[in-house]
Amino acid sequence: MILGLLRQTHSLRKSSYAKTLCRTYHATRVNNNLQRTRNIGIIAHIDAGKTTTTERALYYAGFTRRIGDVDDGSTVTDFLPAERARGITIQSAAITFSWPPSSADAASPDSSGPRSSTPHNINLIDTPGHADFTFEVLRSLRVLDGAVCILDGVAGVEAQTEKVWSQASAYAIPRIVYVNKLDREGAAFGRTVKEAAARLGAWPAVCGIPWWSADGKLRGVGDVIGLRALKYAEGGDGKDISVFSLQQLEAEDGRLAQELKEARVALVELLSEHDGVMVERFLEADEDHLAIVSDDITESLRRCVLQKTQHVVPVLAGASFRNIGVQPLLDAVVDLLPSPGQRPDPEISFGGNVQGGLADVLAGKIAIATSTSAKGGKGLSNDKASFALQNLEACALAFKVVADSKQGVLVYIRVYSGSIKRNSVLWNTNLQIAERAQKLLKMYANDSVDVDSIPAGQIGVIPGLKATRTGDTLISYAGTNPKVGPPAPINSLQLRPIDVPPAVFFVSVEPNSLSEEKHIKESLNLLLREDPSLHVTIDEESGQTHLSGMGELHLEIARDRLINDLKAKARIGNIEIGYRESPTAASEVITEIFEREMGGKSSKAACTVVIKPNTGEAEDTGEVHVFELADNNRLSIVGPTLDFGGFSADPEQSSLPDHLPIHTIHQAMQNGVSAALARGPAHSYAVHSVDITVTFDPAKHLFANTTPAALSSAARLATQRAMRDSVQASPTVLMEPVMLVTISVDETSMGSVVHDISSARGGTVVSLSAEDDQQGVSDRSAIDVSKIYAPPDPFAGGHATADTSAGNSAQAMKQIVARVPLKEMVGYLKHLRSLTGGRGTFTMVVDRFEKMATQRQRAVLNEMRGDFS
Ligand SMILES: Nc1nc2c(ncn2[C@@H]2O[C@H](COP(=O)(O)OP(=O)(O)OP(=O)(O)O)[C@@H](O)[C@H]2O)c(=O)[nH]1
Repeated sequence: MILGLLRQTHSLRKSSYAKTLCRTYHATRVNNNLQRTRNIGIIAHIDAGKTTTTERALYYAGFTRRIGDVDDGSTVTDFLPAERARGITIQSAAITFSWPPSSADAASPDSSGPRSSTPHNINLIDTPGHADFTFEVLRSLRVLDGAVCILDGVAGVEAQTEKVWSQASAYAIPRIVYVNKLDREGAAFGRTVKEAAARLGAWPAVCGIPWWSADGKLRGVGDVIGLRALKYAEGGDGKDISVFSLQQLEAEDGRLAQELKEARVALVELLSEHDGVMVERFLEADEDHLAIVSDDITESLRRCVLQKTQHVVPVLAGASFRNIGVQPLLDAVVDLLPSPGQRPDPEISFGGNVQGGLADVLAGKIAIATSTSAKGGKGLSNDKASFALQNLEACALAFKVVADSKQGVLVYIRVYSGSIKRNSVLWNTNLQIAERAQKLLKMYANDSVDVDSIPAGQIGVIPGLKATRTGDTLISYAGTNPKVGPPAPINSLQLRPIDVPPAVFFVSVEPNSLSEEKHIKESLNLLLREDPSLHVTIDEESGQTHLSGMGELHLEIARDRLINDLKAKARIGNIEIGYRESPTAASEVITEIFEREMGGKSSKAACTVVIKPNTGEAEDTGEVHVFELADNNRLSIVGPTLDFGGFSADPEQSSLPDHLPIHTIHQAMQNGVSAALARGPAHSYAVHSVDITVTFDPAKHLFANTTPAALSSAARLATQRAMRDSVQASPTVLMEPVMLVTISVDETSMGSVVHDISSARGGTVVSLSAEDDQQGVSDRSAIDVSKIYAPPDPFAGGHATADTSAGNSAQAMKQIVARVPLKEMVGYLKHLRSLTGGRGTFTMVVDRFEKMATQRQRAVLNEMRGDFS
């Protein structure tokens, strides 16, 4: 395959019409065949070489004509440190290219041989590298069918890699590992392989090994599957490759030939333990590990990679910067990672009710009718619901919204069923609105191409949508009236949403002048569409705007986007911790009647509210509808004269008016209550752990001019008054974010780090890695590092080499998991570095909010007052 490829790329380079050829290919020969599609992402720690590798991939695929500017340093240094940390050096959320490149001499689609002998459509989806962007990582992992994890051959497995790896495990995403930077001094492939096994909890199947010259220069890679070696012309662009068969290699470099044989034996042994077919092939080959044909090995590896729980991870070697090893990596993507059709059915829900797989629901295997009233008017019966499903033409997920300076707002979608067609009306089931897809695009390296449709399994872009946000589900439904949308419950079909983690930092945003207000509001709106893990709250009384997010860097980037990219003229306050406040007493029952001119018309609505501390007990029976809100708040909506479907319990009484069905009323109440909870009564922090009961009695609270907006306002004002009432009876208590922190240190620094965490920072150590029973890494204990094959590291230098017993370095790095208040973690990296001689790294996620002891609360409040004085 590499040889075929060499011919192709060579001819592309020589051809004067190479560019024309590429463009023609873009427009006409894009392969929509599901089997020949790979939706993949690159998981990597910052600086592991994601951009460098991607640039080579695009170059070898024929989509760019020169290797990206990393060569002269400009791509990397062009970006601000904060942007680099975000991993946005690939400027697009997804780019498409073909591998191997399409050309006249590519093998025909039905030829036998590895998949990589036929052009495949690769959609490379951006995954950010920094831990602050957990939500971003999850949103992209969700649409990946497979991933390449790039490790730095000198630094080995880093803390963030480990974290994203375990998130990818949670989504059951098949992965391959690429050990990069093997040209660097101190590079240790074997050590990295063992470290990957120990820390990522998978059996490494070494498929590529570095080929070093006697003086330690990386010359190429050994192909363990094909039993050959690829030698790259020194200083070349990576297209000039000499291929040595095992026999030729014996003469060229006997040591590598020997190593290749050992690696092959180890690979066959490992595969035999996980794949019954490999055992058969081994027996057929008279138990000769070297005699098994390479295609059989590739197929066996593929089966292992696609197992429900992936135990075996193929490992390749290279140095992208030196243009070594990228083509075999791309071959592995095609040969070993799944097509969209080989992934599990995506989970969906209807109005949060029915859960199951999309394909199962479409095939009628799962009933979808929601509860209907005795009158049967608002929902659909089972029969009608399955009939209605037949009109469902397509279902897609908006996985990323990007404001592009040239093309405006681009919504990246992944289509899960049917086909999204140009000009179709799309119903956004999260926002309950319709938007028209006037244009559809496919994104290529530096180009976008108009297309007529985006079929299931594919990634594409809809430009010009006005409201759709990252994470929304879009459906196309035959004959949809854009005003009312498809019938219930199909109008609420949602692909499983990602839980948005709580925001723990915030900044104030203040327009420089009144005339800037509108632009700032629009810019903030756009930021929220792009990233649903950002939140904006506006205090009705003071008019103060707060932007909150998941980490300091997260907010720094948002601030950067706002001021520099979106040109908002605003003062942004310092980054502060988002504490919460929690009521400690129940309120009186508060009735609020709201009446005001809204949009030129008078509108009126009312409700009663009572709040109490959330004790965790709730009933969801009869006419009480319970909604779990953010921050452990719970809303119960009671309609004393209504049945569960919102119809009058008394046949003499009229039902709700058509423009105010029960779910509209509930949504309005939720909006109003949530707005009130965004600012607590005592310290203006968001409210945590409160139980709110809203009573809505149509006889008393509904008027001829009641609108959803008026209902929201009534609920908001009533909740605010109830909270003030509660705080008068007993003060609120402050709650602080407590983080689950995972720290990687070497053994010698372990004692001082543990001491610092538990005494100076008030943290509690949950586990030390020796126990091997931490969350999400339970697999680790299953890997016996001493049984892992890894080639020796003759040029590793330093303290550990892989040919010493059982992955010393992997065991030398220890993990400490601890719960620590966020306040104590601000600026921790610098401190950790000084405690560990620069080697320590850490990641953290919010574990929970905890009530603060009186003294600590007082200290925080005093500090805040000091800040503000
Ligand atoms: N020596 C050597 N350096 C490399 C190699 N691959 C990448 N680099 C260098 O490592 C640095 C980071 O590479 P990038 O490709 O920008 O890494 P990245 O993972 O995309 O980084 P972010 O986009 O900032 O997350 C750059 O200075 C590259 O030149 C390699 O194979 N060998």
